[in-house]
Amino acid sequence: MTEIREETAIEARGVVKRFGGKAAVDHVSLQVKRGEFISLLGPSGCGKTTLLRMLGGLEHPDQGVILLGGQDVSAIPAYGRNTNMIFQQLALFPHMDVFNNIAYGLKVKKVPRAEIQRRVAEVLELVQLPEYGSRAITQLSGGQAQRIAIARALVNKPDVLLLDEPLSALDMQLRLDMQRELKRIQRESGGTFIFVTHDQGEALNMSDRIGVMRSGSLLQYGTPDEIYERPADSFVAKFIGETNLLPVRVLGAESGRLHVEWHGHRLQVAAPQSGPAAAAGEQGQLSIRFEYIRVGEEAAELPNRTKARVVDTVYGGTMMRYRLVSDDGIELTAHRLHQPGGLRYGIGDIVDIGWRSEDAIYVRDHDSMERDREGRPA
Ligand SMILES: Nc1ncnc2c1ncn2[C@@H]1O[C@H](COP(=O)(O)OP(=O)(O)OP(=O)(O)O)[C@@H](O)[C@H]1O
Repeated sequence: MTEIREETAIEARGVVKRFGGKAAVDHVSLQVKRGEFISLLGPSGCGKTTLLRMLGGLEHPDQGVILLGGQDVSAIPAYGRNTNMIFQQLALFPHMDVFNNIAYGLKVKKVPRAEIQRRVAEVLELVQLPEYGSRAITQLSGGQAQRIAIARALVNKPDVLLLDEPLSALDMQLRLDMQRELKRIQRESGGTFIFVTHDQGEALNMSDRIGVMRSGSLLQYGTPDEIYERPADSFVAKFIGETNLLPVRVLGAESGRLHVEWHGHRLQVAAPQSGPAAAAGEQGQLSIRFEYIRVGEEAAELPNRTKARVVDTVYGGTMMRYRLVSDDGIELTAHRLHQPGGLRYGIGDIVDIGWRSEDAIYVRDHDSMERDREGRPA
């Protein structure tokens, strides 16, 4: 027990926040370990900013607790916690130079002058702008301003740095550079970062763990691989990456595998990793990632295969996207790596398609789970 506490930087336990009677965050629990990079990911309005603001003390939970380093800080406002927040609007002081922007918080805390000099120099080094102390804020590029905002937050040595979509105003190339940069800074500083985003690519690129949210609930909290390969339900499967979802009925389970029925075919598939075991008769979805659908010769030996007609093709440089309609009239999409001189199919071609049993995952239907949850007494 003690060991977990020591390792945990911040934790939300059964946290609820309501606005006008509606839960923006609905019984969310999550633990973030020291030195982890976490993303909160979900569509607009799912409650990720509200959760972040509660972790930072800008909002207070109606129910549940926030623990910082094992201490209950639920009632302590932002200025009383050793957390720092960076927003999309960086809110740097335009009338001060870079040094004074970064030093501001330390001066307020009456940190000795020599220590301020040392700590500001240290963080400027960390964000790779060591010569920029005397630069005016108005003379920084977008990426440099981002780094200065990060330096200003890190100079306070926060236990946790909370970042609310700080990269979303940047153009694509700069955004990708800053993703790498942010990850490097986090690694080198050993800090605990919690990053809010609605961009799945951003979350997958940077995070040790991702919390996927929808309608105030935390649907899944796990490593990028877990979330991608073992999604908790059909919403997570669709929100992260691209996948084919096929409605199926569970027939039964056998040594960690499920048997499901799909259009009269009996298929063996991977069972969900968490939650209660899928019961016979349950209706759910089969998730098969676009890149797991094999086409042509590579499908010939597979146990799960059928004939399909190519109805559309998209050339994507390294990858071909095929839209296919099976003999049963089911629409599927396949992504295949495209090699120069490799075989390519065209519209109207009839091909074998198939997938390995372990690549088809049974996921619970998100909407019916939601209905069950709503029907349950609070
Ligand atoms: N201060 C507030 N007063 C009333 N409703 C609020 C307030 N803050 C948030 N909400 C509502 O709570 C829900 C969750 O909002 P939140 O900002 O946490 O979502 P989000 O996932 O961060 O969305 P976005 O990506 O658009 O910023 C939304 O329905 C929002 O309208």
